[in-house]
Amino acid sequence: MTNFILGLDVGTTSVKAVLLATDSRTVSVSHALPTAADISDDGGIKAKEQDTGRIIDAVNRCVDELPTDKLRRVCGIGLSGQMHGVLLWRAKSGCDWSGGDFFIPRDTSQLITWQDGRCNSDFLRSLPKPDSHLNTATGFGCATLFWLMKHRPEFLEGFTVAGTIQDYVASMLCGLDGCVMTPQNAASWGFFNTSTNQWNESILKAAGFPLHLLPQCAPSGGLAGQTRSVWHSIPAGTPVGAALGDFQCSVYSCMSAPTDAVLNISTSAQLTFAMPAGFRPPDSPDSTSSISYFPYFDSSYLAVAASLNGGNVLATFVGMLTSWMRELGADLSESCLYEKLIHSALNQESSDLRVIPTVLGERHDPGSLGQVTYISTNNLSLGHVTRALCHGVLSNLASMMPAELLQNAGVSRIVGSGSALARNQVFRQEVERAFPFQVVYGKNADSAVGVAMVLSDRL
Ligand SMILES: Nc1ncnc2c1ncn2[C@@H]1O[C@H](COP(=O)(O)OP(=O)(O)O)[C@@H](O)[C@H]1O
Ligand SMILES: O=C(CO)[C@@H](O)[C@H](O)[C@H](O)[C@H](O)COP(=O)(O)O
Repeated sequence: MTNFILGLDVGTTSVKAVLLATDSRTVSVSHALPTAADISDDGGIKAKEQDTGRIIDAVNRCVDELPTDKLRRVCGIGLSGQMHGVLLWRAKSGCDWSGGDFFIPRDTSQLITWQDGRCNSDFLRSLPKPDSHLNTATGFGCATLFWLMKHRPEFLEGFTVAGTIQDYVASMLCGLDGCVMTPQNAASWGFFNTSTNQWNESILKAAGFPLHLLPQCAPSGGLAGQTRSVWHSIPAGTPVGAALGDFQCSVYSCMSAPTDAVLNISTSAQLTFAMPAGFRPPDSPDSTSSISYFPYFDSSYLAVAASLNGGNVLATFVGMLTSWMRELGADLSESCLYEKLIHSALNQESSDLRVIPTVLGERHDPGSLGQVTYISTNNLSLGHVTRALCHGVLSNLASMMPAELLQNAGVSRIVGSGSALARNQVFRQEVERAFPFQVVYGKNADSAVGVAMVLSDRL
């Protein structure tokens, strides 16, 4: 009888679940659901938060869609998700299992995501210098916790544990009192040294940081524990992997040679290649560089241009059109809008309209927001604007990691992953134009598949 690994990715826009057959290492069944969890920022602090209840509700519904007979034969659970963000909860009462074979959040905060903009440059400059090769940016867990410590200390007092949303799911599944975090997610919080795999405890302590909120470190590819009870028909006692970063898992799902670069476009976008074995990052960060080195597995690193502006650029455009149409008294569903926009841009091969799509800025240049130039009376159709938006997303990525740099690193092929790329042919066309490499699109290339593969390879 075939057994399965459940791979679950808790993304910024959607939750994805796959069952990977352990004998063939192939995807048997998969399902995805939007979380629709964004909370609007009423406080004017550039907050970007998501509703934890809605995210977990999407997780529950998504796993419930998978066939029960296969869920009963799950022998491992792998979790990945959006990095950098922070969720707080109370040990022992962070969730409620009383409704059946699933949990819902109880004493938790909302998720403060990687898109959060409350830590401005002045605030970031006021933080101690980390002992890490990675710079600390707004939306990074430790920066957010510093901000809460300074501006809302009473809020922090209500919680005893912190982690990313995927760490929270792992902790609740295993009934842990604390939080277990891999270097992949810890590095994304800042103030973590990836050579020693330790938090910058003395630096943080000297700055009055709430050290008790720092998760325990577990190796990437290691276990967080075992399920404390039956979960959506998955037996109690099933091993649960310590949660991984969605970016690393998308790479794991589709990088098959050292000469492959991987381009993932989901809410955000990342272009990456593997550094040679033995590579060690510099001791201190270069805050102006668009390339950073993120830990992968077994002391290896990925060089990555991690853009804050990926599929969310198009999602922002769709959101803007939806609200304009509502004001104008018209109504069209989001999926219908995507379809029409993509169709119109496919009929508009190129555009002289120029869109710099960095509506969220970039970590190496937070002040550079979006721009539209070369506007004329002839390039204002939906086709022109959508084509220019998609072109802009890829041009921005290519400026962060130029083709020449990829060539010098020995890259000969780009593998595409992520559902924004899979669902948008205009993005795919623009990838092929932006880079002088063969571009292939990974079948089942995404983080949920990747995290299931990691567990299948390491269990
Ligand atoms: N109906 C659609 N057609 C094409 N692209 C879509 C559609 N709906 C969403 N998208 C794109 O997918 C992106 C979200 O991708 P997803 O993989 O769900 O993100 P994440 O992994 O970050 O949760 C959106 O930002 C948008 O660009
Ligand atoms: O910034 C990085 C890595 O540094 C991001 O690539 C990382 O993957 C984060 O998880 C994303 O920003 C969120 O991922 P997604 O929801 O866009 O897939």
